[in-house]
Amino acid sequence: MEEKQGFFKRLVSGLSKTRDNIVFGMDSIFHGFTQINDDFYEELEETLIMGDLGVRTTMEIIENLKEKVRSEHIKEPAQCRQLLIDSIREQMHVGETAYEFENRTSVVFVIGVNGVGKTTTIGKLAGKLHAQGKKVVLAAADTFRAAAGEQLKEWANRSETEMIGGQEGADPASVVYDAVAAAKARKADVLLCDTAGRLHNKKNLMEELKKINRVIEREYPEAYRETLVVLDATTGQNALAQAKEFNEVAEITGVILTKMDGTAKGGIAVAIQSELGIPVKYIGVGERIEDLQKFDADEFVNALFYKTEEKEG
Ligand SMILES: Nc1nc2c(ncn2[C@@H]2O[C@H](COP(=O)(O)OP(=O)(O)OP(=O)(O)O)[C@@H](O)[C@H]2O)c(=O)[nH]1
Repeated sequence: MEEKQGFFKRLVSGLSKTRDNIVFGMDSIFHGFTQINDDFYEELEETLIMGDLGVRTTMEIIENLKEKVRSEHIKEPAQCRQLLIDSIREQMHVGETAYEFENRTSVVFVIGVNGVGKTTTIGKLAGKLHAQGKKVVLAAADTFRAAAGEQLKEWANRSETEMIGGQEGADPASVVYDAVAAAKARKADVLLCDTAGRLHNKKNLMEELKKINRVIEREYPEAYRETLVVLDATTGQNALAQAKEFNEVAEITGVILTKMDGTAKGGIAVAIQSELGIPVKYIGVGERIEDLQKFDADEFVNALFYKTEEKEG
């Protein structure tokens, strides 16, 4: 519980720019209008789009709000605040988010383009699992960039996990093959694979992932599978576009949104869950190991809309 409260506080302070962007704008609309009319809806719409909730999600939220206003005979703009919050919550609904891989022998693919914070995130995840007493093996299968392997090695040392790598340009599937052998030999709980993220050549990326998949299916069929895509929240709509593209080449089971601290674009979490129906499983709220946190949509909405008083605390 204490940890949860600590997390909530960090989430609240990390989201301050997102809140300034979305909530303060919204509240000035709720208080600035004396009646609910087209202008009122248009301004709300604009605020949500500016807050990176995405056009489609925003339209659905506004439609949903209009319906509630009609059916509940709402007359006061201020009464719409709660209805809007409820609509955002509903849009984010993706069912219960599972973290099965934490409890089973599993292989976790982590995908993401360069610069989004992929290596740091894998390091943090390895550290978290290690702290839970899990044996983790890292596969540096993003062999496209030599520095990525070195950087991952540093994180492996820091999180006291073992890393299996290859030469720059080595076949990622062969790195994964070696890593599977190591994971089996060490009776590892989780094999975390840093996989490629070159979206500009989707066909190659797809082939590469297929090849890696075949290795795992053949060599490690008993392992539970998870594919997480890492996205940089500060890139807003671009992150959403990346998620869509990755979803076309791989079966994405979750999203990790990095750099949620200090971005005004945190609304992207709503757009991702709403448009893709894929859960955001973790968010990065800083550069330290403990700054990778499980994401909870309800807490996220609460942190945005309710707990402003904790910001000062
Ligand atoms: N503030 C903040 N910075 C982060 C977060 N996650 C990663 N970073 C920083 O983002 C920068 C890029 O991270 P890397 O892990 O090198 O990302 P990357 O370039 O995707 O890694 P490669 O895919 O190997 O190229 C680093 O300076 C990280 O410390 C986060 O949640 N918050």
